[in-house]
Amino acid sequence: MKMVTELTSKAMATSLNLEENCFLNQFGERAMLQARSIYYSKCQGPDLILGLKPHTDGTGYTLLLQDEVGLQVFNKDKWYAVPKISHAIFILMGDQMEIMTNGVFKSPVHRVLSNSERDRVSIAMFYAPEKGKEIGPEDGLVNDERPRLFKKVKDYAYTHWEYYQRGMRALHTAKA
Ligand SMILES: O=C(O)CCC(=O)C(=O)O
Ligand SMILES: [Fe+2]
Repeated sequence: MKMVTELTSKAMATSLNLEENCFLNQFGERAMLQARSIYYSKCQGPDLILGLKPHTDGTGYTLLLQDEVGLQVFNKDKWYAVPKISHAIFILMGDQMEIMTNGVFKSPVHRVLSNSERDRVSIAMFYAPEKGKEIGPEDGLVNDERPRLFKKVKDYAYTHWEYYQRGMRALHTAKA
């Protein structure tokens, strides 16, 4: 997974015409990678119960393997189903990538529906900057047309978690 995160971070940097190691440097030498396996049992009342409530991730980004559909991403008043592609890793931007890219990459609200027919298992790998490491918008993404949207923050994942438990987003705490 370390190899995958290195490739992903570099690809994201070059796609934005930034120096390829810039995000890797922000994540730091001891970046955190935590895996969580989630079992969603099939459910009698899928219209009444969600598998996972709407939220954003407090990570840099999240790598996701899924064996069934159910995940949905919210964009402009609509929910979009994430397709199941065998053996593909779905990469979901977290709030800290939105901060580091000065809002160019968005951390989407997502949720998981429940399913009356089938169980679902996902493995989420949460990739976040090392503890105590300050992160902020890349200088190359701050200019006259795109003023600085976020300040420097550290240990954002903890702030995010406190808000998450109350059903709230935390990104406003990082606004410049
Ligand atoms: O199970 C999934 O597909 C998504 C999991 C998720 O969004 C999360 O754990 O933050
Ligand atoms: Fe999530």
